[in-house]
Amino acid sequence: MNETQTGLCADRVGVDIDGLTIVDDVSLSVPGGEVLGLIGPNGAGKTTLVRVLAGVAVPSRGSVTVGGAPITRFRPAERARRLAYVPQDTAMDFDFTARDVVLMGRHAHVGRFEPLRPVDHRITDDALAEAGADRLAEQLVTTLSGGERQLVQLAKALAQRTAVLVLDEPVAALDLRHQLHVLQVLRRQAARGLAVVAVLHDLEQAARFCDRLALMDAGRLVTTGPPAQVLTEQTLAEIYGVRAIVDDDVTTGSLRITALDVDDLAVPQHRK
Ligand SMILES: Nc1ncnc2c1ncn2[C@@H]1O[C@H](COP(=O)(O)OP(=O)(O)OP(=O)(O)O)[C@@H](O)[C@H]1O
Repeated sequence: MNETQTGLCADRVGVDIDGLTIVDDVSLSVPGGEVLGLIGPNGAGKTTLVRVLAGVAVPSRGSVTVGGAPITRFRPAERARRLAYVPQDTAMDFDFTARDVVLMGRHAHVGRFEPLRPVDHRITDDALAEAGADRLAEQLVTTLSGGERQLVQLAKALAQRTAVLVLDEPVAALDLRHQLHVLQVLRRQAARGLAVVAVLHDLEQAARFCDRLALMDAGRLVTTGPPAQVLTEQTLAEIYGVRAIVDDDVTTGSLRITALDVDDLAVPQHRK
């Protein structure tokens, strides 16, 4: 494996839980500079896969590499210097301020018993501002709303200054303005050379803000490609069980998806 390569790779990843195969033979590669959107119906296996991609869960089969090196090779602090992960569940039950939490993102860069440096405080301030969470800095995280917690976790991930960002539904709890803001942050990170993987449910947003989409269903990767190739009327019927019209949105220059009806006949047996 070439250790100089950037980005994140999964090679034939499989996850079994209690004898059930939850993720089955998934291979994908996200180079630096790209935002990959991971999409698929509820229960498709997206969270299970991204936990493996982020190195917080161990696959039953296959492997994941970051910058060409196996993720299992890294101790947690070393992994946190290379890859930042924003989980779906952002609940925090300790009495730290938002700023303390974001500062934790810097601990991977300083020795265990060394004090944080001025540069760590500066990067923390920048990350809070970039995530749109600077006004929350001094608030206790136990008192934050769900959307505010999501912004703080994003700020912590940005403060890690990694080459890879993995985010599980990063806009799920956010209002429209903050959704757009965060998706633009992800694009900016990719423009700076990061490899970004984000689980997204809003397919129009996924089409507009991602370079490529990876569509999962029943644990398998159905297809990977440019949004217009993945999000077809046929795919929406076959994988989501939705009758929809897909056309060009002249305003955004991306896809417009008009969901018309639930198409029960199209839903495969395993999801009925
Ligand atoms: N620990 C577990 N034990 C049993 N089943 C599990 C476990 N973890 C996940 N699953 C099952 O695996 C499937 C995939 O779950 P996962 O959370 O990865 O899906 P997802 O695509 O992220 O779904 P969603 O879009 O609803 O968040 C689901 O059917 C879920 O019930």
